[in-house]
Amino acid sequence: MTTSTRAAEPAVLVLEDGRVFRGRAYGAVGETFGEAVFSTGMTGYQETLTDPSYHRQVVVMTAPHVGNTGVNDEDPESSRIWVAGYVVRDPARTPSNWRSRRSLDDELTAQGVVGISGVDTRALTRHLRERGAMRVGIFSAGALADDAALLARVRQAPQMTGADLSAEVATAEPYVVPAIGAKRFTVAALDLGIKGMTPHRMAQRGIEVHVLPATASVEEVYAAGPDGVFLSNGPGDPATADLSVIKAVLERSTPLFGICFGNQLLGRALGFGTYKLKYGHRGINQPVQDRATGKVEVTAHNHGFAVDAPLDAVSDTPYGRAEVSHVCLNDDVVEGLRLLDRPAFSVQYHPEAAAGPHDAAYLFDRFVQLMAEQGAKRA
Ligand SMILES: NC(=O)CC[C@H](N)C(=O)O
Repeated sequence: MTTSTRAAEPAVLVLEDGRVFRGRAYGAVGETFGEAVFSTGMTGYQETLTDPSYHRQVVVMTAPHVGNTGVNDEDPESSRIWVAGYVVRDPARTPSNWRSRRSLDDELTAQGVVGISGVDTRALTRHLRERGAMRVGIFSAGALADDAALLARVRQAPQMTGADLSAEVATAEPYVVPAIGAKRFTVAALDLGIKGMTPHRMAQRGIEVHVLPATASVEEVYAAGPDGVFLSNGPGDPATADLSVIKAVLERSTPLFGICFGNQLLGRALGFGTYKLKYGHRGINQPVQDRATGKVEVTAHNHGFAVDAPLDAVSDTPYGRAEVSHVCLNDDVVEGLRLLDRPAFSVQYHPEAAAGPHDAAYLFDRFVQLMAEQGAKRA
């Protein structure tokens, strides 16, 4: 357990529309830019910080106390913190948990992540809900200048719309996550920003997962003789992604499962559009309905874009009929797609749900079932 004793420097958060919040430096001292988004998760800050889908985003935590359980070595979803910046109201002064190895403040500092604390995160969240996600800068210590000069710099930062980021976060080299217990299937997983829990959830079901770089070719995807192909979550704008591998997988009717960015890419490969939500869904208590069973599940989300597909009609696509399988009950956003004539489906949210809840874990079983059925057909 470590207690942070650094005297916090003054810091300022400047939004692209000119709104300014003042606070104290949290984590590294310096400056950072990104897209301001808020997460409503009350737990799981380590999983949030290390989710590669947050690359280039400054995350505002609506939970008022952050860092209470410190930082452990078990919960990260990848090898580093990916958020571009971190905004909290009231950080823990003395973390306490049996697994804690160091304080969150120290971890953010060690990884060079600039944050700000002492911010009225409720006011900031309400502002982002009213005005939408937008660019932001956090500045501390020597980086402080007059607000107008800082605002000018925020307005020069890159936008999230049009950002092609998968290759910046994905593995450069392929690797294999072995099946736990008897191996039943092989899956080629395209790493567009994959979280560690995802291959683990597949491995638990007897799947050997070949994780491939985002830029893998069709030949590389099929090299391991996969029973199925998986499309991961990931940062950036889905409109920028190359769809040729996904189209080839659909063409061959190889079982396909996509999560989050993967859902958006499947949607685009089918001919649907994607669009930017006003402020997105980020948290671990979003109600989603599975329209096949009518069941409502409480789910983990992190998305700023969504698929534009008709909710109440079956659509004709180049790969046969498709329908919206899941919908968010808060705002009717498309949360899942299913093909009726080929073995492919996807969800916009996170069944691997590293910080929980685990209501949606059945989707990995559906993928297994799809591979079993397809295997039986081919045999
Ligand atoms: N978690 C994800 O895969 C996010 C997908 C995409 N970058 C979005 O913001 O919508």
